[in-house]
Amino acid sequence: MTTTGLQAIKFDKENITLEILDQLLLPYSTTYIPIESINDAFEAIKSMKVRGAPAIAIVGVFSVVVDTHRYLNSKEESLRDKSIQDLISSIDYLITSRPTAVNLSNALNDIKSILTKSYKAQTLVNKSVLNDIYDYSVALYEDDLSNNFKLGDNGLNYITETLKSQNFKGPFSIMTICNTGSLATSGHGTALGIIRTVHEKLSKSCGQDFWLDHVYPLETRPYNQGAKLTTFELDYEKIPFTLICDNMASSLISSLAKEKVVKNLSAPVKFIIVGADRIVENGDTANKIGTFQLSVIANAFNHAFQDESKKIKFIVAAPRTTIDLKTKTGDDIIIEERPPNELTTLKGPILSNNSIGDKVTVGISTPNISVWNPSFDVTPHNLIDSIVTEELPVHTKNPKGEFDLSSN
Ligand SMILES: CSC[C@H]1O[C@H](OP(=O)(O)O)[C@H](O)[C@@H]1O
Repeated sequence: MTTTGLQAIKFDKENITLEILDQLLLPYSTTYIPIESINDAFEAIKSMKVRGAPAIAIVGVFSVVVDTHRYLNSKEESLRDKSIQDLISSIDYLITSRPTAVNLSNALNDIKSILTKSYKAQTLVNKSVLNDIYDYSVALYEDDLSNNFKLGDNGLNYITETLKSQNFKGPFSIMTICNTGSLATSGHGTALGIIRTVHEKLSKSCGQDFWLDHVYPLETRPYNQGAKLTTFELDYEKIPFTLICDNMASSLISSLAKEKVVKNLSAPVKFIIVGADRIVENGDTANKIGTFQLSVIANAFNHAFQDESKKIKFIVAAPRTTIDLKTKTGDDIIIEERPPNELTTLKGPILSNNSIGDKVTVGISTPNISVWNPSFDVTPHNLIDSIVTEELPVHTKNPKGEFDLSSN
């Protein structure tokens, strides 16, 4: 297995080229593939070669840049008759590649606004158009990266304050679901970004009353993203972790809360940290399928725990670009459904004698059965303790149980 670092997106600012790490091949192969057009991006996003709400938005806008650059440098003059309206139609098509994560549509709609405000619909695409979308896209990428580090620090502070207020002492664990690290963003990550920051600044050697001992990522579909991508990142960062299936969460939390030793580990789960694909006005949050059940589990345990220091906080971590104030409640979120074969088959290389062989597809269910395969679910805001973004203060609920997500 080769590793080249955890950079999902490579955009060459000078030559205006774009490559993405093919996440369908991870963790067995780190292969970058070129994205040369909006059509390439559509295919890569829909097939999940790139995934994660911020990452697909960044690839989306950069694909508009490289497509426009390629077109303007085309040798065939006859091809150079693309109007602003044509470009907007291509962008509208790209928006349909994945419907639930709001970052993609927000970013592409921003580009459409730039185009419609500055140019007439019949104007031919020109260098000035390229400059405008280039500037927007580079800023989106750079802001996402710096915001993720702020988000990580804000999560660390929230966790530290929570543990102090609960008078908690000793080692603790964090459970996480979905794909929220460097691979899902421009870098560092959201939920996994908080875990990275906590691992760095709240480990045992830091000498505090409490420290992060262990992380439990869930395996999680589609394509077992937790098993493939989150463990790849945790392993890369040397953060101690143990993979579990999504249906082991209650059992693990219960065992650790009863101070039973699980695989030589006993630090209780104190935080469940998840990412988000769309957080709507009231705080309801669409995220990877399986997130909702974790919030229910945390709530059930919290009702049973008498001791405040045992309570689990359910944290949503996302940049502000994931907040959708135009949608009132989670009932209005469109949930993407994936094809049945993503549930009835598994894809991966043949592993034998420590070598990695050809990629094959294996069946894991009765053929041709009825399948329901939603990619996301919606966690209601009443089951969320806090929403951590790059801004401060961290969003928590008022005494009426309401979030106010308007910008701070
Ligand atoms: C920080 S990424 C947010 C979100 O994106 C992932 O979705 P997908 O892998 O399907 O694109 C996952 O749900 C993450 O929580």
